[in-house]
Amino acid sequence: MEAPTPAAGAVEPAVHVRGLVKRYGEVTAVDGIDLDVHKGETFGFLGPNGAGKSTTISILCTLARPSEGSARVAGHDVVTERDEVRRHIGLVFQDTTLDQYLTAERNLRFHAELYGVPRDLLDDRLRKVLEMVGLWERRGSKVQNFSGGMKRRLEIARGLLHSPRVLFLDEPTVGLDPQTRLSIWGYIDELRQTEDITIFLTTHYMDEAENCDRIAIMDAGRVIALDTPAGLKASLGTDTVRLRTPDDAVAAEDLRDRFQLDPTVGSEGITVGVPDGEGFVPTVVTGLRVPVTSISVSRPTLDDVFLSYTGRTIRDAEQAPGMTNPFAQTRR
Ligand SMILES: Nc1ncnc2c1ncn2[C@@H]1O[C@H](COP(=O)(O)OP(=O)(O)OP(=O)(O)O)[C@@H](O)[C@H]1O
Repeated sequence: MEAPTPAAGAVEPAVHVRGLVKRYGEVTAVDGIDLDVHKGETFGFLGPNGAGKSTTISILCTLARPSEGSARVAGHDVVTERDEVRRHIGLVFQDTTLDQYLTAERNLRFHAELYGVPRDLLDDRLRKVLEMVGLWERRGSKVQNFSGGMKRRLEIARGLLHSPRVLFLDEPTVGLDPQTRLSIWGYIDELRQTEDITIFLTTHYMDEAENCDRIAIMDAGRVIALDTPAGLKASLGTDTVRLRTPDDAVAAEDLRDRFQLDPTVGSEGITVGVPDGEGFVPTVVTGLRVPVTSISVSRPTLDDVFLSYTGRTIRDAEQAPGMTNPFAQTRR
Protein backbone atom coordinates (compact mmCIF):
# COMPACT_ATOMS: atom_id res chain seq x y z
CA MET A 1 0.00 0.00 0.00
CA GLU A 2 1.34 3.43 -0.89
CA ALA A 3 1.70 5.94 1.98
CA PRO A 4 -0.94 8.66 1.97
CA THR A 5 0.63 11.96 0.96
CA PRO A 6 0.25 14.66 3.64
CA ALA A 7 -2.52 17.21 2.90
CA ALA A 8 -1.86 19.90 0.29
CA GLY A 9 -0.20 22.95 1.83
CA ALA A 10 1.18 20.99 4.80
CA VAL A 11 4.98 20.75 5.07
CA GLU A 12 5.82 17.14 4.32
CA PRO A 13 7.76 15.59 7.21
CA ALA A 14 11.20 14.14 6.46
CA VAL A 15 9.93 10.72 7.59
CA HIS A 16 6.26 9.78 7.65
CA VAL A 17 5.31 6.32 8.91
CA ARG A 18 1.84 4.80 9.32
CA GLY A 19 0.86 1.38 10.63
CA LEU A 20 4.26 -0.13 9.85
CA VAL A 21 4.56 -3.88 10.47
CA LYS A 22 7.42 -6.27 9.65
CA ARG A 23 7.18 -9.99 10.25
CA TYR A 24 9.94 -12.55 9.86
CA GLY A 25 8.06 -15.85 9.99
CA GLU A 26 6.75 -16.15 13.53
CA VAL A 27 8.65 -13.07 14.75
CA THR A 28 6.95 -9.68 14.56
CA ALA A 29 9.98 -7.39 14.54
CA VAL A 30 7.93 -4.18 14.02
CA ASP A 31 4.40 -4.22 15.32
CA GLY A 32 2.46 -1.24 14.01
CA ILE A 33 4.43 2.01 14.19
CA ASP A 34 3.20 5.55 13.45
CA LEU A 35 5.58 8.48 13.49
CA ASP A 36 6.54 11.73 11.81
CA VAL A 37 10.06 13.15 11.88
CA HIS A 38 10.24 16.87 11.10
CA LYS A 39 12.70 18.37 8.65
CA GLY A 40 15.94 19.41 10.35
CA GLU A 41 15.25 17.34 13.42
CA THR A 42 17.67 14.94 15.12
CA PHE A 43 15.40 12.04 15.94
CA GLY A 44 16.47 9.07 18.04
CA PHE A 45 15.13 5.56 18.26
CA LEU A 46 15.96 4.23 21.71
CA GLY A 47 15.41 0.68 22.85
CA PRO A 48 17.04 -2.58 23.96
CA ASN A 49 18.54 -5.14 21.55
CA GLY A 50 15.84 -6.80 19.51
CA ALA A 51 13.30 -3.97 19.95
CA GLY A 52 12.96 -3.56 16.18
CA LYS A 53 15.04 -0.42 15.65
CA SER A 54 17.31 -1.77 12.91
CA THR A 55 14.40 -3.40 11.12
CA THR A 56 12.52 -0.10 11.04
CA ILE A 57 15.58 1.73 9.70
CA SER A 58 16.09 -0.99 7.06
CA ILE A 59 12.53 -0.42 5.84
CA LEU A 60 12.96 3.35 5.80
CA CYS A 61 16.17 2.90 3.79
CA THR A 62 14.37 0.54 1.34
CA LEU A 63 16.56 -2.43 2.32
CA ALA A 64 13.56 -4.39 3.63
CA ARG A 65 9.92 -4.33 2.56
CA PRO A 66 7.18 -3.74 5.10
CA SER A 67 4.69 -6.57 5.72
CA GLU A 68 1.97 -3.98 6.30
CA GLY A 69 1.63 -0.22 6.52
CA SER A 70 3.51 2.50 4.72
CA ALA A 71 6.39 4.94 4.97
CA ARG A 72 7.58 8.00 3.06
CA VAL A 73 11.12 9.36 3.35
CA ALA A 74 12.15 12.75 1.94
CA GLY A 75 8.73 12.89 0.26
CA HIS A 76 8.91 9.50 -1.46
CA ASP A 77 7.29 6.14 -0.81
CA VAL A 78 9.78 3.50 0.37
CA VAL A 79 8.14 0.72 -1.67
CA THR A 80 6.97 2.36 -4.89
CA GLU A 81 9.71 5.02 -5.17
CA ARG A 82 12.76 3.16 -3.91
CA ASP A 83 15.27 4.84 -6.21
CA GLU A 84 14.06 8.32 -5.28
CA VAL A 85 14.30 7.48 -1.58
CA ARG A 86 17.82 6.06 -2.02
CA ARG A 87 18.99 9.17 -3.84
CA HIS A 88 17.96 11.35 -0.92
CA ILE A 89 19.29 9.39 2.03
CA GLY A 90 22.67 8.61 3.56
CA LEU A 91 23.32 5.44 5.52
CA VAL A 92 25.75 4.55 8.28
CA PHE A 93 25.17 1.01 9.51
CA GLN A 94 26.56 -1.01 12.41
CA ASP A 95 28.68 -3.22 10.18
CA THR A 96 31.27 -1.47 8.10
CA THR A 97 30.82 -1.65 4.34
CA LEU A 98 34.04 0.20 3.52
CA ASP A 99 36.54 -1.45 1.21
CA GLN A 100 39.50 -2.15 3.52
CA TYR A 101 41.99 -2.36 0.65
CA LEU A 102 41.18 1.06 -0.79
CA THR A 103 42.24 4.43 0.55
CA ALA A 104 39.73 6.67 2.32
CA GLU A 105 39.55 8.87 -0.76
CA ARG A 106 39.01 5.95 -3.20
CA ASN A 107 36.18 4.66 -1.02
CA LEU A 108 34.50 8.05 -1.21
CA ARG A 109 35.08 8.49 -4.95
CA PHE A 110 33.63 5.05 -5.62
CA HIS A 111 30.53 6.00 -3.62
CA ALA A 112 30.26 9.33 -5.46
CA GLU A 113 30.20 7.47 -8.78
CA LEU A 114 27.44 5.15 -7.57
CA TYR A 115 25.37 8.15 -6.53
CA GLY A 116 26.15 10.24 -9.58
CA VAL A 117 27.66 13.17 -7.69
CA PRO A 118 28.47 15.74 -10.45
CA ARG A 119 32.22 15.77 -11.23
CA ASP A 120 32.57 19.53 -10.95
CA LEU A 121 31.19 19.46 -7.39
CA LEU A 122 32.96 16.33 -6.22
CA ASP A 123 36.38 17.67 -5.21
CA ASP A 124 34.96 20.42 -3.01
CA ARG A 125 32.42 18.13 -1.47
CA LEU A 126 35.04 15.44 -0.81
CA ARG A 127 37.25 17.88 1.00
CA LYS A 128 34.35 19.31 3.00
CA VAL A 129 33.11 15.98 4.35
CA LEU A 130 36.62 14.66 5.06
CA GLU A 131 37.54 17.83 6.90
CA MET A 132 34.33 17.68 8.86
CA VAL A 133 35.26 14.27 10.30
CA GLY A 134 38.94 15.15 10.70
CA LEU A 135 40.26 12.73 8.05
CA TRP A 136 41.36 15.06 5.25
CA GLU A 137 45.03 14.55 6.12
CA ARG A 138 44.54 10.77 6.12
CA ARG A 139 42.70 10.57 2.80
CA GLY A 140 45.56 8.69 1.13
CA SER A 141 45.73 5.93 3.78
CA LYS A 142 44.19 2.53 3.30
CA VAL A 143 41.12 1.88 5.45
CA GLN A 144 42.67 -1.31 6.88
CA ASN A 145 45.09 0.90 8.81
CA PHE A 146 42.29 2.94 10.43
CA SER A 147 41.03 2.54 14.02
CA GLY A 148 37.36 1.65 14.65
CA GLY A 149 36.54 5.29 15.38
CA MET A 150 38.25 6.52 12.19
CA LYS A 151 36.31 3.97 10.12
CA ARG A 152 33.02 5.11 11.63
CA ARG A 153 33.95 8.74 10.93
CA LEU A 154 34.80 7.84 7.34
CA GLU A 155 31.44 6.09 6.99
CA ILE A 156 29.71 9.24 8.23
CA ALA A 157 31.66 11.27 5.66
CA ARG A 158 30.66 8.81 2.94
CA GLY A 159 27.02 8.93 4.04
CA LEU A 160 27.10 12.71 3.60
CA LEU A 161 28.98 12.87 0.31
CA HIS A 162 25.94 13.04 -1.97
CA SER A 163 24.24 15.74 0.21
CA PRO A 164 21.40 13.54 1.46
CA ARG A 165 18.28 15.11 2.93
CA VAL A 166 17.99 12.43 5.62
CA LEU A 167 20.96 10.69 7.24
CA PHE A 168 20.27 7.34 8.91
CA LEU A 169 22.75 6.26 11.57
CA ASP A 170 22.20 2.78 13.01
CA GLU A 171 24.01 2.67 16.37
CA PRO A 172 26.72 5.06 15.15
CA THR A 173 28.88 4.65 18.23
CA VAL A 174 28.35 1.01 19.18
CA GLY A 175 31.58 -0.77 20.10
CA LEU A 176 33.57 2.47 20.36
CA ASP A 177 35.36 3.71 23.46
CA PRO A 178 33.79 6.61 25.42
CA GLN A 179 36.21 9.20 24.04
CA THR A 180 35.57 8.21 20.42
CA ARG A 181 31.82 8.15 21.09
CA LEU A 182 32.09 11.71 22.32
CA SER A 183 34.01 12.79 19.24
CA ILE A 184 31.46 11.13 16.90
CA TRP A 185 28.76 13.12 18.68
CA GLY A 186 30.86 16.24 18.13
CA TYR A 187 30.67 15.57 14.38
CA ILE A 188 26.94 14.89 14.52
CA ASP A 189 26.42 18.20 16.33
CA GLU A 190 28.48 20.04 13.74
CA LEU A 191 26.44 18.41 11.02
CA ARG A 192 23.22 19.66 12.52
CA GLN A 193 24.58 23.18 12.39
CA THR A 194 26.23 23.18 8.99
CA GLU A 195 24.08 20.91 6.79
CA ASP A 196 20.41 21.24 6.01
CA ILE A 197 19.73 17.70 7.08
CA THR A 198 17.43 15.50 9.13
CA ILE A 199 19.21 12.91 11.27
CA PHE A 200 17.50 9.65 12.23
CA LEU A 201 19.53 7.46 14.54
CA THR A 202 19.16 4.40 16.70
CA THR A 203 20.90 3.82 19.98
CA HIS A 204 20.57 1.88 23.16
CA TYR A 205 22.68 4.38 25.07
CA MET A 206 20.52 6.62 27.25
CA ASP A 207 23.11 9.40 27.33
CA GLU A 208 23.15 9.55 23.54
CA ALA A 209 19.39 9.73 23.32
CA GLU A 210 19.61 12.87 25.46
CA ASN A 211 21.31 14.62 22.51
CA CYS A 212 18.30 14.18 20.23
CA ASP A 213 15.57 16.76 19.67
CA ARG A 214 12.95 14.04 20.11
CA ILE A 215 13.12 10.35 20.82
CA ALA A 216 10.85 7.39 20.31
CA ILE A 217 11.32 4.67 22.89
CA MET A 218 10.84 1.28 21.30
CA ASP A 219 10.19 -2.06 22.95
CA ALA A 220 9.09 -5.35 21.40
CA GLY A 221 8.33 -3.80 18.03
CA ARG A 222 6.24 -0.91 19.33
CA VAL A 223 6.81 2.77 20.04
CA ILE A 224 5.90 3.04 23.69
CA ALA A 225 6.68 6.75 24.16
CA LEU A 226 7.59 9.65 21.90
CA ASP A 227 8.55 13.18 22.97
CA THR A 228 11.52 15.42 23.71
CA PRO A 229 13.88 13.94 26.32
CA ALA A 230 12.78 16.65 28.78
CA GLY A 231 9.10 16.05 27.99
CA LEU A 232 9.42 12.32 28.57
CA LYS A 233 11.13 12.81 31.92
CA ALA A 234 8.65 15.47 33.00
CA SER A 235 5.79 13.11 32.12
CA LEU A 236 6.80 10.87 35.03
CA GLY A 237 6.22 13.66 37.56
CA THR A 238 8.19 11.81 40.22
CA ASP A 239 11.65 11.39 41.69
CA THR A 240 13.24 7.96 41.46
CA VAL A 241 14.37 6.23 44.63
CA ARG A 242 16.65 3.21 44.28
CA LEU A 243 17.26 0.97 47.24
CA ARG A 244 18.94 -2.26 48.10
CA THR A 245 17.98 -4.59 50.92
CA PRO A 246 18.88 -8.15 51.92
CA ASP A 247 15.37 -9.26 50.82
CA ASP A 248 13.93 -7.21 47.97
CA ALA A 249 10.71 -9.24 47.78
CA VAL A 250 9.81 -8.37 51.38
CA ALA A 251 10.82 -4.74 50.90
CA ALA A 252 8.73 -4.47 47.73
CA GLU A 253 5.74 -5.95 49.53
CA ASP A 254 6.11 -3.34 52.31
CA LEU A 255 6.42 -0.53 49.78
CA ARG A 256 3.15 -1.64 48.25
CA ASP A 257 1.24 -2.41 51.47
CA ARG A 258 2.58 0.22 53.86
CA PHE A 259 3.36 3.07 51.45
CA GLN A 260 0.86 2.37 48.64
CA LEU A 261 3.68 2.62 46.08
CA ASP A 262 4.38 0.71 42.90
CA PRO A 263 7.97 -0.61 43.12
CA THR A 264 9.90 -2.48 40.44
CA VAL A 265 12.35 -5.21 41.43
CA GLY A 266 15.23 -5.70 39.00
CA SER A 267 18.77 -6.99 38.90
CA GLU A 268 19.97 -3.71 40.39
CA GLY A 269 17.63 -3.65 43.39
CA ILE A 270 14.31 -1.89 43.89
CA THR A 271 13.23 1.23 42.00
CA VAL A 272 10.22 3.25 43.00
CA GLY A 273 8.78 6.59 41.89
CA VAL A 274 7.72 9.05 44.61
CA PRO A 275 6.66 12.71 44.41
CA ASP A 276 9.24 13.93 47.00
CA GLY A 277 12.31 11.66 47.03
CA GLU A 278 14.30 13.47 49.72
CA GLY A 279 11.37 13.62 52.11
CA PHE A 280 10.71 9.93 51.56
CA VAL A 281 14.21 8.66 52.50
CA PRO A 282 14.01 8.97 56.33
CA THR A 283 10.53 7.45 56.36
CA VAL A 284 11.39 4.42 54.28
CA VAL A 285 14.62 3.44 56.04
CA THR A 286 12.71 2.99 59.28
CA GLY A 287 9.48 1.79 57.70
CA LEU A 288 10.42 -1.59 56.19
CA ARG A 289 10.67 -5.02 57.81
CA VAL A 290 14.15 -5.42 56.32
CA PRO A 291 17.15 -3.07 56.67
CA VAL A 292 17.97 -0.70 53.81
CA THR A 293 21.63 -1.23 52.87
CA SER A 294 21.82 1.57 50.29
CA ILE A 295 19.49 4.24 49.00
CA SER A 296 19.70 7.01 46.41
CA VAL A 297 17.35 9.63 45.02
CA SER A 298 17.52 11.00 41.49
CA ARG A 299 15.56 13.12 39.08
CA PRO A 300 14.02 10.92 36.39
CA THR A 301 16.35 9.65 33.66
CA LEU A 302 15.38 8.16 30.31
CA ASP A 303 16.02 4.76 31.85
CA ASP A 304 13.35 5.62 34.44
CA VAL A 305 11.04 6.55 31.58
CA PHE A 306 11.66 3.15 29.96
CA LEU A 307 11.18 1.43 33.31
CA SER A 308 7.95 3.28 33.94
CA TYR A 309 6.47 2.32 30.58
CA THR A 310 7.69 -1.29 30.45
CA GLY A 311 8.44 -2.34 34.03
CA ARG A 312 12.03 -3.24 33.09
CA THR A 313 15.29 -1.36 32.81
CA ILE A 314 16.77 -1.32 29.32
CA ARG A 315 19.61 -3.49 30.60
CA ASP A 316 17.21 -6.08 32.01
CA ALA A 317 15.23 -5.94 28.77
CA GLU A 318 18.39 -6.81 26.84
CA GLN A 319 19.07 -9.80 29.05
CA ALA A 320 15.56 -11.21 28.87
CA PRO A 321 13.75 -10.02 25.75
CA GLY A 322 10.01 -10.42 25.88
CA MET A 323 9.82 -10.83 29.68
CA THR A 324 7.40 -8.51 31.39
CA ASN A 325 7.44 -7.41 34.99
CA PRO A 326 4.21 -7.84 36.93
CA PHE A 327 4.95 -4.64 38.86
CA ALA A 328 5.02 -2.50 35.71
CA GLN A 329 2.95 0.65 35.89
CA THR A 330 0.35 0.72 33.16
CA ARG A 331 0.87 4.08 31.57
CA ARG A 332 -0.34 5.10 28.13
N1 LIG B 1 16.34 -11.02 8.86
C1 LIG B 1 15.73 -11.44 9.96
N2 LIG B 1 15.19 -12.67 10.04
C2 LIG B 1 14.55 -13.10 11.14
N3 LIG B 1 14.38 -12.36 12.26
C3 LIG B 1 14.91 -11.12 12.25
C4 LIG B 1 15.59 -10.58 11.11
N4 LIG B 1 16.00 -9.32 11.41
C5 LIG B 1 15.58 -9.08 12.67
N5 LIG B 1 14.92 -10.14 13.18
C6 LIG B 1 14.31 -10.24 14.51
O1 LIG B 1 13.47 -9.10 14.68
C7 LIG B 1 13.56 -8.58 16.00
C8 LIG B 1 13.98 -7.14 15.96
O2 LIG B 1 15.35 -7.05 15.54
P1 LIG B 1 16.11 -5.67 15.24
O3 LIG B 1 17.48 -6.01 14.79
O4 LIG B 1 15.27 -4.82 14.39
O5 LIG B 1 16.15 -5.02 16.70
P2 LIG B 1 17.06 -3.82 17.22
O6 LIG B 1 16.20 -3.05 18.14
O7 LIG B 1 17.64 -3.10 16.08
O8 LIG B 1 18.19 -4.56 18.02
P3 LIG B 1 19.80 -4.31 17.94
O9 LIG B 1 20.03 -3.13 18.81
O10 LIG B 1 20.33 -5.58 18.51
O11 LIG B 1 20.15 -4.11 16.50
C9 LIG B 1 14.52 -9.49 16.74
O12 LIG B 1 13.76 -10.47 17.44
C10 LIG B 1 15.34 -10.13 15.64
O13 LIG B 1 15.81 -11.39 16.03
